[in-house]
Amino acid sequence: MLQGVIVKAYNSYYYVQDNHKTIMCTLRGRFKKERFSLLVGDRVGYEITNEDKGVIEEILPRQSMLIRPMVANVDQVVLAFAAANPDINTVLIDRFLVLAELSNLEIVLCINKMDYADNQEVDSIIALYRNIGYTVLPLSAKTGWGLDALRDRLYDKITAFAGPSGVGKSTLLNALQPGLALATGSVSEKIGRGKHTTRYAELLPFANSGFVVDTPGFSLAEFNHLEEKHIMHCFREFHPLIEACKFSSCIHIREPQCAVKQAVADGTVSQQRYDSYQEIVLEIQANKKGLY
Ligand SMILES: Nc1nc2c(ncn2[C@@H]2O[C@H](COP(=O)(O)OP(=O)(O)OP(=O)(O)O)[C@@H](O)[C@H]2O)c(=O)[nH]1
Ligand SMILES: [Zn+2]
Repeated sequence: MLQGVIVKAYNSYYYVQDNHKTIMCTLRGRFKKERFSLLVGDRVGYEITNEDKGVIEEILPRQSMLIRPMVANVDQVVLAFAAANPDINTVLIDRFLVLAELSNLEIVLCINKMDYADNQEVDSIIALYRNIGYTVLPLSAKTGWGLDALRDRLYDKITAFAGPSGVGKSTLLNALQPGLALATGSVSEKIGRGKHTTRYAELLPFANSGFVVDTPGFSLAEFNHLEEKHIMHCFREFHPLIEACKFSSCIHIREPQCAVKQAVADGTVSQQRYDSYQEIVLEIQANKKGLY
């Protein structure tokens, strides 16, 4: 049996990418009866029926699942920000990081527009996230500086791309592979977002190996469904401290003898990171009380 990856689902057809060709496939009836929801990113076994159509006969086990958008087998999330224009903002970085951490995937932080950056603030922000343990790739889509490191990270992986508007995601994808950004549509799409357009996630074949997926649903208004007690786990540097708080229910805001707040006072946890944490938790609490 042949094997491939579903790159697009449309009108009950599944487009299966196998090496450099895409085969339009239908799904064997028994899967429909099981109500198995096949996702973009799923690896499948298929047979060719006639000239260029196929039938999916087997669905291989899923390694991971991204919820928004629904994509199977994503390996990593690339979060893109800009060193300037729009100004770099740790609160925004942390909000995206929380959403990415919830997905349990590898995370790569890209700081684009480094050709602008001639200030220590950007350097200290890069150092801050590297110290926490994140992979941070400073680069410039415009000059090409630092792009090879990102290209290497994308090789042979399924990568979800996310980041605020205007940081240069389209420019970056275009610099990596001309034409890719156009295909992503909503990454650069200034219209349609928020309108009643139905968009399905689609995997875009990247260079010789790997796929990129746009994440239009990866939005910052998405903390509402979260519990405040989950947020601390999205701040990696809190992990070794959580056990040391006096109260096991400590959420590190108002409780006494809190190891996280102590670490902030000692300077081992960054005040900026703690401020982001507090902002998100307070927002969730206010939301529960109907204040938002
Ligand atoms: N100086 C500089 N400008 C850049 C760089 N990358 C992108 N830009 C510029 O930043 C602006 C925004 O770039 P886009 O690629 O449209 O940004 P985006 O993240 O796709 O934005 P949305 O479509 O709103 O999500 C454009 O004017 C780009 O020319 C860079 O590395 N350096
Ligand atoms: Zn605490």
